[in-house]
Amino acid sequence: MIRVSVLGAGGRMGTEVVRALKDAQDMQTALLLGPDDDPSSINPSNTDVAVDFTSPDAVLRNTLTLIGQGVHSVIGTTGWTKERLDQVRQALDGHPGLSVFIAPNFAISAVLADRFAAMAARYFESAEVVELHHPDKVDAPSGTALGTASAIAEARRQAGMGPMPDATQQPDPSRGRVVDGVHVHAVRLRGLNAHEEVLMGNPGEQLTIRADSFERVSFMPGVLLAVRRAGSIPGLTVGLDHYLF
Ligand SMILES: NC(=O)C1=CN([C@@H]2O[C@H](COP(=O)(O)OP(=O)(O)OC[C@H]3O[C@@H](n4cnc5c(N)ncnc54)[C@H](OP(=O)(O)O)[C@@H]3O)[C@@H](O)[C@H]2O)C=CC1
Ligand SMILES: O=C(O)C1=N[C@H](C(=O)O)C[C@H](O)C1
Repeated sequence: MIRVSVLGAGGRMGTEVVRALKDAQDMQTALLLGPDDDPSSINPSNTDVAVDFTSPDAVLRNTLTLIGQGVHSVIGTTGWTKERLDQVRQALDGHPGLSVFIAPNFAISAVLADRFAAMAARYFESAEVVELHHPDKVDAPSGTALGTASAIAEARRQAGMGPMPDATQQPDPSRGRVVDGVHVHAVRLRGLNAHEEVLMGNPGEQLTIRADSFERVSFMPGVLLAVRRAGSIPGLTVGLDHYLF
């Protein structure tokens, strides 16, 4: 049995993870932590893998603590920057065999949409990303959209493409956040869960790639897969695609 502790166990995702763990034949729930609990209570004597769905403010500290404790992490929490990822890599240096796995999105629809967007990017002059979420989400744009924009930008760079056409004269917030040259727009609307649209255009044609996660159960197969694979790739791994393709 894989002993799994959950940080953020009382939250929207944490609750769903606890439910999924109960249904998984090969896993058992270990510690369930909220914001007032000490993450260093998690250690190899009680936990094989810790799952983090907390908040962008808390996740780096949690992750560094768990590395210090020698416990594998599976992380869905957003808020990662290059600098924060570098801190995790550095901390892992002293812990060979330990793994930290971060996925901006655990839903297969979103992972595939990302992959399709990266494949298509080189064939279109223009590309923009629109992410749409429930209004209780604390960060914007979504971690998924930031990743999609970076993947599109990287594909365009590799294809030797320049900037996208845009005659807007002054930078304006109405054009969204520019991530690596790609405009990203965030919608917050009651009734939504997690959705993303990638719009790509050429003269006379458009491609739309859309992923809709209607319920949080959509993230669970990805979370359980990452828990089962914990430790299989030592060090820091970002993205469920590493386990899927
Ligand atoms: N990768 C993916 O597929 C997905 C990622 N996410 C991401 O997961 C994160 C959580 O989302 P969601 O569940 O909707 O958010 P919620 O606010 O519903 O849940 C977060 C929970 O974590 C608790 N918490 C905050 N700080 C700590 C801490 N230091 N230790 C333990 N618990 C803590 C919060 O408690 P309190 O409310 O009392 O502060 C809350 O119960 C977000 O970053 C979101 O973007 C969401 C969906 C899918
Ligand atoms: O907060 C959410 O709900 C989600 N957060 C993640 C993100 O920011 O990309 C994943 C998914 O979009 C749901």
